[in-house]
Amino acid sequence: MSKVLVSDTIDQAGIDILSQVATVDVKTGLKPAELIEIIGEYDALMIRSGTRVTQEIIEAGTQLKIIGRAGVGVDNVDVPAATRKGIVVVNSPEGNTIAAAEHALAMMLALSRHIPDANASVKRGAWDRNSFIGAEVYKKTLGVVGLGKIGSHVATVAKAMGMKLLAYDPFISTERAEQIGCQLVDLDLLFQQADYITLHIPKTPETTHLINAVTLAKMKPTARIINCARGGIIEETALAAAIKAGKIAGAALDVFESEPLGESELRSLGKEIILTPHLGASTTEAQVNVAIDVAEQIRDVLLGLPARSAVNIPGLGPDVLEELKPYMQLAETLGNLVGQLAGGRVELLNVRLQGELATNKSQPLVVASLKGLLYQALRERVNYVNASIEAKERGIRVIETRDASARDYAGSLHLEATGTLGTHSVTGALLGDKEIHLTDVDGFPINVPPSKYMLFTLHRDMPGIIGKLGSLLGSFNVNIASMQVGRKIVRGDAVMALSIDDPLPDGILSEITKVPGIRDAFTVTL
Ligand SMILES: NC(=O)c1ccc[n+]([C@@H]2O[C@H](COP(=O)([O-])OP(=O)(O)OC[C@H]3O[C@@H](n4cnc5c(N)ncnc54)[C@H](O)[C@@H]3O)[C@@H](O)[C@H]2O)c1
Ligand SMILES: O=C(O)CC[C@@H](O)C(=O)O
Repeated sequence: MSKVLVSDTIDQAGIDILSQVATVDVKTGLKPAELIEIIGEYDALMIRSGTRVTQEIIEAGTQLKIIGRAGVGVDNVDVPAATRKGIVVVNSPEGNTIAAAEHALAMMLALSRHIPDANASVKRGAWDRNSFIGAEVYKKTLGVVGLGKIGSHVATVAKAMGMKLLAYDPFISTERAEQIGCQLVDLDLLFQQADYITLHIPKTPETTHLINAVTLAKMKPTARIINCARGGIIEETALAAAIKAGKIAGAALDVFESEPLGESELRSLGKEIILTPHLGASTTEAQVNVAIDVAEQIRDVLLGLPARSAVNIPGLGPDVLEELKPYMQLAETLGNLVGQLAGGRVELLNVRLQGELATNKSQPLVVASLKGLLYQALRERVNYVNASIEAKERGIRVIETRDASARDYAGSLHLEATGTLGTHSVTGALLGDKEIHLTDVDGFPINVPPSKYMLFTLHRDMPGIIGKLGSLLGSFNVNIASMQVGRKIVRGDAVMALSIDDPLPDGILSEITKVPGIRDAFTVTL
């Protein structure tokens, strides 16, 4: 049975799902050295933001197949190191969207009405109504930086509260912004005009210290900033200085440059600042959502199925996966088949996406073809994550073409592998109830579902050849399950595809090529 380590607190709903397929150990609060010591036993690691998964930990995780982050941000995982080792990294892109958005909105209102300090003063026994005069958000301008999932929800709710919305997000269209009721503006204008600025962007080299002394100086003295995105987007010393100097009115922060927040000037500020300990995702609902979402993906990967939100598989988002799922298996099977037909070392793989597969969305089929191609060499060590890297390291060149006009089948995939022993090609499509069919081998049309053990011959189409091959296989006690001949012209060259019940015994291939008319024979195991 597989073993999963859960190293941060996650909801029981997730543990229950993992327990269906694995032994689950929950060990929270491990020091890095303790994690390194035990990670080698585990097939999967499930974390929240509390565990930093460094390259060292990944190197020590010799059995690791998947790292699941029960949340959005994977900045606590060394994703490139995981990718190099073929470890899938998954997250829950939407499970805590509402929780984080509502936390940002709560912070904005709490900051405007001094709720935390007013609450603390009443609890101390005071009844001070003069020190906590607030500001309304109604008719004020909210500047949303990052109009993704969380930013959009914040904007939608803020609109309903009567706020005017400005947004900055270079990757969002004007139409999308208008749908949400936001006016897209440049960052300078947003800083100059906003009464409230809320950050909903990832931490990247471009966004690190986006809020600094220079940008703070552009804001209104009445402006308030909310950061429920990532620590480090705001330069904390500059923020504390700006608040102290009255250059802006205040800030509400859920995330910090270093967490847990240590000694900090921020702690010494008064009611102009609210600090929460990274609580954006901390609602019962969000914790159930992210735990289920990520545990399901870990379960699927441990069962050999693809994950819907892998962050290190290019182009394979949940919607694309749903559409391509049946074709991924087709691509893997064809890759595996053409690799075995080509034999030797493959140097070039031509992947032609045909018919309705001839779109940019089908790119993951190229990765799946490579995974199949490399399966004979790498077995379980190749997966969707590392297939492209492994191919590159082996010097396999990949040429990807698209032919939307190929209409024999709704969508079909053609692979041609060239290696040290020659060139072979296969084409396949999904027929009927999405069953995989081989529709062409080396340019000869056939129509057979692939089976575990197969024999292909290249021969001359002439009387008696099928009988002779059948007798020969019979003399070796090989049972034929099905057989089909593909030819272009009568009595020309032809291909025979046989499904057999067992692997071919050693030595029989050379006997087959001695049958008059048979030029070549290949056996494959799929
Ligand atoms: N506090 C918490 O507990 C908590 C919970 C969930 C998410 N988060 C964080 O909130 C942030 C937003 O999450 P999301 O789910 O909305 O992500 P998202 O990917 O849906 O949205 C991010 C948006 O930022 C935009 N963006 C990227 N770079 C930008 C830049 N340089 N300038 C302006 N816009 C840029 C993107 O185009 C995208 O629209 C992330 O940093 C995430 O880690 C925090
Ligand atoms: O695990 C958490 O509580 C924080 C999650 C949040 O930062 C995220 O990126 O999803």
